[in-house]
Amino acid sequence: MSRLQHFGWFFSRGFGPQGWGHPYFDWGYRWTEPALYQQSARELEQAGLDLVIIEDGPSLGSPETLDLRVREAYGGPKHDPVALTSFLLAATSHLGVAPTVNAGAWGPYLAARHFASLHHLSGHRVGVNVVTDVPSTRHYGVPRVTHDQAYDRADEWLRAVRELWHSWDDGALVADPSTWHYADGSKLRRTRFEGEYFDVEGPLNAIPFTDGDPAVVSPGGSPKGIAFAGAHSDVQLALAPLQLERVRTYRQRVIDAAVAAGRPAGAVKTLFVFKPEIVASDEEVERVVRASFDPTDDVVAAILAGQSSDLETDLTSLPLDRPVDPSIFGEHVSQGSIKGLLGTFDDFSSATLRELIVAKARKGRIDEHAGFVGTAEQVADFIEEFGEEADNDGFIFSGDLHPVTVHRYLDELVPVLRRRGILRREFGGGGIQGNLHEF
Ligand SMILES: Cc1cc2nc3c(=O)[nH]c(=O)nc-3n(C[C@H](O)[C@H](O)[C@H](O)COP(=O)(O)O)c2cc1C
Repeated sequence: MSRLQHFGWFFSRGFGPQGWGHPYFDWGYRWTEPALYQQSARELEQAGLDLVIIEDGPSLGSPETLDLRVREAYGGPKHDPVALTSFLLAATSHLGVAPTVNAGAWGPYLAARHFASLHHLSGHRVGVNVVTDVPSTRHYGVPRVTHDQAYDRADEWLRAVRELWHSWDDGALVADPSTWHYADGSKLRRTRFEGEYFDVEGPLNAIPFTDGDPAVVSPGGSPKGIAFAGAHSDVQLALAPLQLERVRTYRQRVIDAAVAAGRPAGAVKTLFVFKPEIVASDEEVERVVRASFDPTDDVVAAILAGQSSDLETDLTSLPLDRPVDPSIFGEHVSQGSIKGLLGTFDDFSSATLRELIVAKARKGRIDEHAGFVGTAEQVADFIEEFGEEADNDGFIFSGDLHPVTVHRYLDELVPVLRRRGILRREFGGGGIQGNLHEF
């Protein structure tokens, strides 16, 4: 029998109208209300997932390209994931919920207090996905910093937050009704965190935790990002090509970073973003893969709209059968997104825009490691193989937090993973830390 792995869900386009243009809308998709998300969260919990991570992009992006972002709702609007978190926690009993917070956006005291309150309210089930995106911080009235400085700021932020969470010493909370003695003020430490970015005094006006701190999730894959994960995280939300050697290497970098920070090798679970397309039969796998080689105009248009939003550059008005002139990408466009558009092509002169988009539409069989289309058994084989051959900790499924998407991924896969001993059968208690660290 295989060993257990950890699974989570990345609500990858965040708390917004991500179903726009999708048939979900045919039956009243009310994205601003909690019901659909709560139903989905309960299903993730019944499936035995450890946590859901809620993406966030607090900014609508560059002022010149607002229309590209909102026209088809690819880049916004987006509501606050921390507000949604309370509703998801209220609807579940075991699932961890980790909203995304930019360490430049919330002051450490506010964050420590808010997350402490949610952690207590939920039976210790809160996490925080700490991100360092720089452009969006212009909305917060904080100094603009570089990529690496944003990590230094996040590192300070988290150290200040943790100092506040631990500003109540053992025995500080008395809570003895026989004497009406609630707390011992002599055991509350007047902490003072003085760094380059923050100067914060404690103690925190919230009681200490009984089942560990809120879990820290981190997604950055640069050397700074991995060092941050090693020093602070419980989960590294890893984005990497799902090849055995790449997964092994990525995981080892996180382990090395944890050890370098003085933490145990197993302190961080590295969970890889995974978007399989699960279909009913092997014939269906063939059909879906073959159809993807000749995408319909609608598929091409949808990919163009999504790429235009990500790149904050209008690709929809460019001629499809000519190469893209890379000078159209302004300074505001992330190099990562430009590389993403190129995919496996070396440069923009080697392909027309249509070829770039058609390559994005292309799918492959998961059992040949050529893509992610497979039956539930084939997807389970893939998951099992990564556990056995790359010592992988687990995967984070990525998609909308919508019952249709959740069913599509999990209905057939969950029983197969359970039967093979890869997915938990029950929760052991201990909140989000228990979910992540009990095996
Ligand atoms: C899988 C994944 C998820 C991310 N989710 C978010 C997010 O929800 N919000 C955000 O502002 N940035 C998000 N980021 C961006 C990271 O926080 C970070 O800014 C970016 O990856 C650059 O850091 P790096 O160079 O260390 O990778 C995400 C990155 C990855 C790889």
